[in-house]
Amino acid sequence: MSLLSTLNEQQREAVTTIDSHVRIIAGAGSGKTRVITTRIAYLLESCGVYAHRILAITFTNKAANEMKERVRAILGDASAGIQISTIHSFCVRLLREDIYELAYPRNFTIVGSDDQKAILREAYRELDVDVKTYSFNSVLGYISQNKTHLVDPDQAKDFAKDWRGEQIKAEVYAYYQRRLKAMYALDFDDLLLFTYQLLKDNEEVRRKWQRRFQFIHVDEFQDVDELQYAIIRYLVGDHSWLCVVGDPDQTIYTWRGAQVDIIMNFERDFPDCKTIVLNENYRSTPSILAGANSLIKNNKNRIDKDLFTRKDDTGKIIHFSAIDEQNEPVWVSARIRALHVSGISYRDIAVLYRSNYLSRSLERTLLDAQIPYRIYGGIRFYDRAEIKDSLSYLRLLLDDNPAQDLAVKRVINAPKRGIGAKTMELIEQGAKAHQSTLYAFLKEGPIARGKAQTSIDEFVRVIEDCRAQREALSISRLLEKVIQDSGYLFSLEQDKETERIENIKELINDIDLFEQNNPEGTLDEYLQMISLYTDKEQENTGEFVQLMTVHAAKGLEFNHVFVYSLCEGIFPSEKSISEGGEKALEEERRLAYVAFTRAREHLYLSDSQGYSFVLDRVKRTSRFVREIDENYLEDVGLPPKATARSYGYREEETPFSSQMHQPMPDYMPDEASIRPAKKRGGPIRKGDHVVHIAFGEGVVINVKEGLAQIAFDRKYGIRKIMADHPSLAKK
Ligand SMILES: Nc1ncnc2c1ncn2[C@@H]1O[C@H](COP(=O)(O)OP(=O)(O)OP(=O)(O)O)[C@@H](O)[C@H]1O
Ligand SMILES: [Mg+2]
Repeated sequence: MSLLSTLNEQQREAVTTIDSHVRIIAGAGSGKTRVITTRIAYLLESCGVYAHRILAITFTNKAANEMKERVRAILGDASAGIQISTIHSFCVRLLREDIYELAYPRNFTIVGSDDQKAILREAYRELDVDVKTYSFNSVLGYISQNKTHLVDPDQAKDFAKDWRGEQIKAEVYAYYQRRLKAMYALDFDDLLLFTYQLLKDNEEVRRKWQRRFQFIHVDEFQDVDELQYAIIRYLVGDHSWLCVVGDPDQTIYTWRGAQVDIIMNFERDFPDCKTIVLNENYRSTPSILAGANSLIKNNKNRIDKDLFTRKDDTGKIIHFSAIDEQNEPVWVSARIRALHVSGISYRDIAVLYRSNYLSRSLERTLLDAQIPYRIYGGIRFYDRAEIKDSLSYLRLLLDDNPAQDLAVKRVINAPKRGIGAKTMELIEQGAKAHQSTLYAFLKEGPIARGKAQTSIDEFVRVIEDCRAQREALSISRLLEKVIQDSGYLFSLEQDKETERIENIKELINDIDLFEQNNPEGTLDEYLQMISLYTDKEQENTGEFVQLMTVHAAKGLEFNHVFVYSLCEGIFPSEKSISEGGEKALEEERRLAYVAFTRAREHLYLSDSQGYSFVLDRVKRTSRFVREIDENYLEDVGLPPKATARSYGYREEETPFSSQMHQPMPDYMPDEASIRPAKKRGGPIRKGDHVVHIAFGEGVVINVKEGLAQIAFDRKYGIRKIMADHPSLAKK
């Protein structure tokens, strides 16, 4: 049968074993997910199993969608009715059917993190709890911990004993739970918890669901936690079979409770299970596979696997170490552009990074180079709330102008100052009546009463104070001052919003770079430049490079993968290094292994040297790059001693000319294809319109001795660039 003929022997065994439980333990790219999709098709087509009796659970919505697509590609419409979802979506479905058994209505509400915080705000007021001592995020973490360990508020109170702090948190937990119940609302943890309780305590419901599914599949099983596993176990009845697949080397969620022991000890709970090992990798070239393998071998706490591939080699893993932070994204963009020019679709290219804030520098360069991109599972840097808030504060430091109204609206109550919708209405009406801008009206005199007015006065005082310092302070220091004095930063710190704080640090870093590059640059100019990035709508061509964190890339694959910012302290993270233990570092290494093994044809690793504002020290290449066997790794940006020519500008023209020590990196696979300047209408001449990968569009002022003087957008000014440099093309 054709369905099975494309599989290897072990895969075929896994697909056709339908009379026992199955566990597949195998490395990345060995076809585990493919086994699940083929098995589903096989059950339907060859075994006459009804679609609605098949369940498959995957880790993310994206993975679930891909699995659905793959099954649909094989089966067409016959695949409708198969349950393929994340565990949370599955629980919602189950609860919508049966939650009334727990005395909840079927149309219960699901609350997200904003709602959760609103409830906490209420609880703190009611119970007189100080948010400075008990940040929302830490208490939400506490509640979640309790829930996933099946500890209810009463038990939490018992555990708290005489510890005052614990008692308070337990009280908040009890209040929170009461509020949710009163609204018939469930948070994300409750979805799992309620499902678990229902299946555990209600035999009828349990039997019903056990009867419903004959075949249950779980992908990425190495990352399930105790509660999820308990739910899965309850779903398996006397007449149903469970098939789990996973790779212990890809466990990346232990910080959220994932238990790799569950897959390792699976046969304890399912003694008659058949274990199948897959050892052929179909995804990656030999260099990528061997390189990733040499990395993961550095983990002591693991079982070695033996994977082989029959794919042709397409060259070594490429590593580029940029001499500074600005050059790293330029290199990545140049590579992407070169790949695209040589005929590769943007869709086949992904850039992965350790943390969300890292996308900033990359996004800027991609926009400049006019390379379309999408951020998957996240928000574009300049669209993030904390970045918009910070920029709004900065905007308020300019002289009064009507465009500031939006900024006022955005930050007048961020952080919360007790200026609610009512006061805001007063302000807006008043300003309208006086034909004044909102801020000018605020400045003029009392508007509201009591606390609201005090807050307004304080807000105006902070803005005025910062405005007065505009000449004395640099832009980045101004931003630091305004977000500190206004209490904005403090509120983020209170809420332990580490990711948001990281993003703001990255914004400050961005401004620092702007000021280094434009010593005469003003605040106004900076904001104008940024508005180019915030307003730039991307063309919706359907063709775009995919940007995402490594966590979001789990289970996916791309022909060309860039892993960005592989610096010590970033990847591996500072926390994993400073905590010292092997455990945290091994998890980071598994994460790097996941990142590297997403690549099918080419893997590019990059990092940058120089001082890092975020880390507050000089950077070094990640150990994860150094751990790759040299036989499979090629360093293309050799520090030290080279020239700025690598990027096409002359040394004295660059802001960091003294540090520009890089040789011409080998970033163009096919020389001919990436010299469109020559291909299209001969060499560059005076008056030509050109595009540079980093500086965007410009006009050639003159060309002398092979060096073109080009006027770019105001933010980059006039630059000298080698006229035949590949980073430059005629328009
Ligand atoms: N027998 C096969 N013949 C051809 N291609 C295969 C075969 N098995 C798997 N593949 C292909 O190899 C790639 C990797 O497969 P798959 O995504 O199922 O691996 P995986 O083990 O789930 O990887 P990961 O651990 O990253 O989730 C896919 O493109 C898949 O279609
Ligand atoms: Mg998979």
